[in-house]
Amino acid sequence: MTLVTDVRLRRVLDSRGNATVEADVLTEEGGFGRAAAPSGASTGEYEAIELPAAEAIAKAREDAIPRLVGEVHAGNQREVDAALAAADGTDDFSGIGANSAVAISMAAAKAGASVTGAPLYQHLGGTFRGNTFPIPLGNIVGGGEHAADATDIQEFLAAPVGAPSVSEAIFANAAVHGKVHDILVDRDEPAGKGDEGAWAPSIDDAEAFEIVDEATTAVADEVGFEIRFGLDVAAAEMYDEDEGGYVYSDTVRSTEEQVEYIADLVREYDLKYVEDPLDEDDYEGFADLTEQVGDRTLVCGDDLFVTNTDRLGDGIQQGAANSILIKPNQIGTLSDAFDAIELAVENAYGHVVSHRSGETEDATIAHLAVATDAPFIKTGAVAGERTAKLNELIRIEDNAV
Ligand SMILES: O=C(O)[C@@H](CO)OP(=O)(O)O
Ligand SMILES: [Mg+2]
Repeated sequence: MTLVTDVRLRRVLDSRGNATVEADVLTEEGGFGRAAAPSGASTGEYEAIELPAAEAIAKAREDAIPRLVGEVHAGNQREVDAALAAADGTDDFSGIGANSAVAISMAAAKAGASVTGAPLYQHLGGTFRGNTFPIPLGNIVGGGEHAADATDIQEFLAAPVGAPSVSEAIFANAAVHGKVHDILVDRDEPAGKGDEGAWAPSIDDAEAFEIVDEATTAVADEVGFEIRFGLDVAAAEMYDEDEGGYVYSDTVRSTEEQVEYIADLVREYDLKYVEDPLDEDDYEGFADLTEQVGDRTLVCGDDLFVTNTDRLGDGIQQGAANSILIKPNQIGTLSDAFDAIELAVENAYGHVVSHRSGETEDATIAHLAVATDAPFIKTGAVAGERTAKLNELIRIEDNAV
């Protein structure tokens, strides 16, 4: 019923104005799915390889499409993704590009769902899914690789942990974003926005903590439920061995000092989420921090794990982190992302489904989060390519997909 009859690839724009890969998958019975690959700026060293869009498309046309059309069923995700891996022939998707692979993989899932008529989250997660929703982590203030001349820490993320529904959580995050703007205006701190729509003022991290704390507290009072916040430190981008550790605008912290600094921040601000607080090779530092504060916050590995079961397996063995960021384009296919989620869940690690800093209007990750009962989703607070996912969550909650 879902035999693939055609795969079409094209270059489209992402939110940074770069070219990315969009895929259409067509099947017997009129099935159709369309998806586009996102793209990172603070990419992990161990991620699957993204090729320039034109090259990825050319390679996929030559090597992958002949193995898909008339050969695999879009309704059988493992079959599709195994064909992509076989066509690629490497262990990091450098053959056809992880951008071609993930676009085709996600488009196939949508095509499979369209034939059965099931919403994508139900096609991916089964009929019992759709009653629990992830808490959206909203990027409110940021810098790092996402904005020049702003905070050292890449992302300050609102976490509306007490929200009674996903739509109330999403509106609360937008309200925090608005409140931060008001505070910045009061302080006479002009601010543009970074790649993900977060404010990117020229302030130091200490002032950002103060402002985000004030904004989350004020909005929590207004809406009547608990809103905390968290961080994506993206510490691999700061780490410089030759400089002696983590390079901040005003200081350099050794690994020990970095663990201490983050643990103190978790306690002082009751942070609910800390992503990549240490370098992507430092399992030991992650384990140390998790030991200290893992009972009160999610310590999440993004560049550390890159959605990869081998790296996650190592982390589990060593007690490094207690949760994993899931980005399908870091590993290449939905099947690989599901494998990482299953390994995490089996080992009581949380999973946080995530966008990339370069995005499109594709909303697949909203469905992936609901399909897998993800406790959190990180997909921004404002900006069209972010609201594409947030509004899709609202529609899923409203049974309108
Ligand atoms: O570090 C991250 O978690 C992501 C998304 O926020 O950024 P990028 O896509 O640039 O890797
Ligand atoms: Mg990250």
